[in-house]
Parts: sequence; structure tokens; C-alpha cells
Amino acid sequence: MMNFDGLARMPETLSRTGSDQGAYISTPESVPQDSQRYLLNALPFDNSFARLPTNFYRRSRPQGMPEPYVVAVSDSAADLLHLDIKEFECHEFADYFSGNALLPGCEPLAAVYSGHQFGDWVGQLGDGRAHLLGEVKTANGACEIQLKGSGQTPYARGFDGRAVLRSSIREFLCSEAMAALGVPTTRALCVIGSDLPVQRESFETAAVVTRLAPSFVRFGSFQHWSSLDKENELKQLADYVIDRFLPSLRDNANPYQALLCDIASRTGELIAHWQAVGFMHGVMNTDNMSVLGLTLDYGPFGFMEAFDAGHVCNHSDRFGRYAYRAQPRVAKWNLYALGDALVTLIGHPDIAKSIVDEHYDHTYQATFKRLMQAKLGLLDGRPDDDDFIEQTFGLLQAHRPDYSLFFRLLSRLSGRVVDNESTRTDAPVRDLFLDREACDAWLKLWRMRLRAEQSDDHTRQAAMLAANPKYILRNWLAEAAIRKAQAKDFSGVNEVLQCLRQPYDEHSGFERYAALPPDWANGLAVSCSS
Ligand SMILES: Nc1ncnc2c1ncn2[C@@H]1O[C@H](COP(=O)(O)OP(=O)(O)OP(=O)(O)O)[C@@H](O)[C@H]1O
Ligand SMILES: [Mg+2]
Repeated sequence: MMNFDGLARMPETLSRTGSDQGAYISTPESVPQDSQRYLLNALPFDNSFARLPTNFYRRSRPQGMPEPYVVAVSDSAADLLHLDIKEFECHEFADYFSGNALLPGCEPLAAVYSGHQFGDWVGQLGDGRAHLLGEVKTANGACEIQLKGSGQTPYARGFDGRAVLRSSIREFLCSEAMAALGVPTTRALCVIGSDLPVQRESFETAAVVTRLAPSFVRFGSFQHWSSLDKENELKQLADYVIDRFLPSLRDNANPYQALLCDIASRTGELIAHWQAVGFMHGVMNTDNMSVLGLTLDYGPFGFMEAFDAGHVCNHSDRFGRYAYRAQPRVAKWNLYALGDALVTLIGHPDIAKSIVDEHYDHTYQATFKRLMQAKLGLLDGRPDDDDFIEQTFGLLQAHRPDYSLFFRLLSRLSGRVVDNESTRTDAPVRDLFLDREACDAWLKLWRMRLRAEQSDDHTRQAAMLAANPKYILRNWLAEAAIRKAQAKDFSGVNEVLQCLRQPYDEHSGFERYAALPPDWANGLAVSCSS
């Protein structure tokens, strides 16, 4: 069904939600309560981005796909929209989220931005294959709905506007996994597939992933206007971000300086989460950096397996610019580029630089330390824990155990020293090492440090199990789910989603999803192809 008649804005009336509680939601002035539910065709759109001057975007309609089918839906993402889960079953669902039909009240557009890619300035990019439908008011603030892979926009630059099923499933699963791990991220509502062929290295099929976020504004959105010397537009965009998301910054003498402080802190927090959970983004270009400090654009990402700080998850990144160990300094480089773009609003380049130095470094270091203390069970943090954290990474680098398994298995060990017993009880962790004595020596240090802790073993173990996920989106896991989905069996995607949505819990019957890569997955490589 191709239906593009839905562009008219919704009347501002009360709509019945259809939920059992019989709750009503008035649109769009009031904010819904948690128990209230929207129907899909009554989402109260309030498209603030579309109210910006028209040179910030181009209106563009999704192209739609033939015979779309639902691959997967995330209940918890739907919850962000207060969407009634009964709506997943409605026959229009696949039409709306493939771009075949327009949700009433949405005003689809593609936003303009520019950016540095792999360190080089590339000028104008923009949403070449993404359509922002608009934003919906929720109890937690505005939530924008964006289709990715929904066809060419005026910024497509000759590319096909499509995304393949493989990359859409990866983006969907990882967005939801990261949210469950407590990492700031854009969310993913669903993946809709179609048999429409799409050419990459070989022929694949098309899909659309629907993303949710308060905003998709990027560092590159600001760089765009500064590179064109458009001071008015630069200020309009900064004012838009402040007024929509950070109104308290208006209390500062220079709110634009405060904006950079805020973005630098959010970015520091984000990167600390990535490093602690072992996430590698793969394409940390300035056009993929969210000004709200969200993980944005899941392309050739990876989770650390056998630990190597030099690991490069993106096969296309030949010089290792975005290696795991480089991510904290790349984020800072990107913030300098943003500071440079904002300089006319901030006053002087030195001010921009010192804001980034102070706010990014401080937040990154403090957050990373806090997260690593939690992973190590150091509940009563001590100032000198930095040294022990560094020693731990030294051990991991020298002996390359699986990063997530190491911390998960460590969580169950006793903190007490039981010399004659320890080789047996420590076996799960020791077995990750070829050099078991190196592991023993480190465990001895860990237990010495634990002696300074107030809490008992049981409390510490429970806290560590809640800080060290059992389930992460390993490449082999995504690949196995994708191969099944390519044969129209979506059970793998849905099972993996269930595990990743509660990554700290045991999922009986699905232990295999927490395992090391099977032999067939050796040599799996991910690239920019999406
Ligand atoms: N198949 C495609 N068709 C049109 N434009 C594309 C396509 N693939 C990438 N682009 C555009 O190339 C630029 C860089 O791509 P990149 O892979 O970083 O982004 P993306 O994954 O498409 O989108 P996002 O950053 O929103 O997640 C972006 O402007 C993007 O819209
Ligand atoms: Mg991108």
C-alpha cells in the first residue's frame, strides 16, 4: 500500500487510547502518564525540527518498500512512545514503519549536516537515507521517530537510500542492548523487511529500522553552518538545542559556552560507558556524534572479546583510527572540532579548548573509574583505585582473556583468600588464561584490595553480577540471527533480543548466546557496508 496522504496535522482533540484501563490522552498539550497508551494513528506529533528555517532540512517522503513484513519489535522502545503493544499486530504497522504509509501528523524530512570522516573534512552530507517523521510528546520529554533505510532523500548523493536487512538487524539489536546496559543511546522500535533487492558486495534485501531519540542533532549539524560562515543559522541551531533540551543553560552569562560544557560532559560519560562495557563504535566521524551524548549510528561496531586495546572493529578502518584504545582521544578531537564550529558564539578559540579539556577529561575519567570500580566489585571506591584498574588492563592486554566473560566469572569468585582451595574455586577465571600464574598473582592483588571493603562477599557478588553482563551482542550472535532472518526465520533475532534486554540475568535455555564464538564465526569481519 502506498499512501502519502497523512501529511495533515492531527486535530488537537482527545483520542481514545484503547488500553484496558480506558485511559485517554489529550493531544498534544498534555503529557501522558505511564499507564496511558497511544494508538498508532493517533500519535500526537509536534514537529519542532520542521519549524526551524527550511534550509535546515529538505522535506522528503519515504520511498516505501514492496510487501513489507515485520522482522522484530522492541516492547520497551514502544513503551517510550506510550504505544499500545496491540498496535504491533495491526495490519498498518509494517506499512507505517517501512515508509509505505505516513503516520497521521508526521512531517517527514531529511536534515542537513556536514562532518569530518576519518579525520578529513568532507563537507555536506545530511540524512541521505533517513527520514525524520517528527516528534511525539512523552512523559520523558520529546521522542523523535526516524526511519533509516527508507529511500533516497535530496542528500543521498547518488547512493540508493537503502539499508540492508543485515545492518538493520545489527542496529536494532545493538540499540536495545546498549539501552539495557545503561549506555546512552538512540533506541530502535522495529525492523521491517522486504524482498526488495539491494546491491552491496553481493545482492541482499532491504529493510528499514525505526529509531527513537529526543534529537538526532549531531556535531556535524553545527559544523555545517560554521563551515558556510552562516552565523545566524549556527545560533538558531544552538538556541533550538538549548531551548528544547537544556533550557536551564539560559541562566548562564554565555549559554553557548554552557552548551559546549554540557556536550563535553555528556560525551565524556558516553565514552566512559563504551570503554567500560568494551564497545567499539567503528565510525566515530563527527557526523555520527550526538550532541545529546547518545550512541548514534550502529554500523561496523563491535564488542571486545579477547581483550586487545588496539582492536579495530571496522574492517574498512585500515589505519586503526577508531581502535578501542583510541576512542577517548578521538571523542576529544571531535569535541575540539565542535568547539571550533561554535567559536563565534563562544567568544575565543582558547575558551572552547579549555571547556573541552576541563569538562570532557574530568567527566570521562570520573565516570570510567566509577564504572570500573563497579565491575571489579570495589563498592567503597578509593582514590588510588586508578592504579589497580590500570594493573587490571595490563593483565588483560598481556593475556587476552574474553573481556566480558572475565568480569562475569570474576563476579562469582569469593573475595576471601582460601589458599589450598583457590585453584579449584578460581578455575572459571583461571581457565581463561594460558598463564594461570599471572591470573593467580592478579587475583591475589584483587583480594587484598577487597579486604578494605565494608560489604560481605554475598553483597559484593550480587553487585558485580549487576554490573557485568552475561549477554553482549557478540558479532557471531548477530550474524547467526541475521542468517536465520535472511531465510525468513525471525526467531533468532527475537531470542537474542530477549537476552540482550536483560543482559545481567540468567536466561535458562539460552546459555549458548553468552558463549565464545563458535568455529564457523572465526574470521567474521564487519565493514562500512550497510
Ligand atoms: N545507501 C545510502 N544512501 C544514501 N545515503 C547514504 C547511504 N549510506 C550512507 N549514506 C549517507 O552517507 C553519510 C555517511 O553515512 P553513515 O554510514 O555514517 O550514516 P548512516 O549510517 O547512513 O546514518 P546515521 O548516521 O543516521 O546512522 C550519511 O550522510 C548517510 O546518510
Ligand atoms: Mg552516520
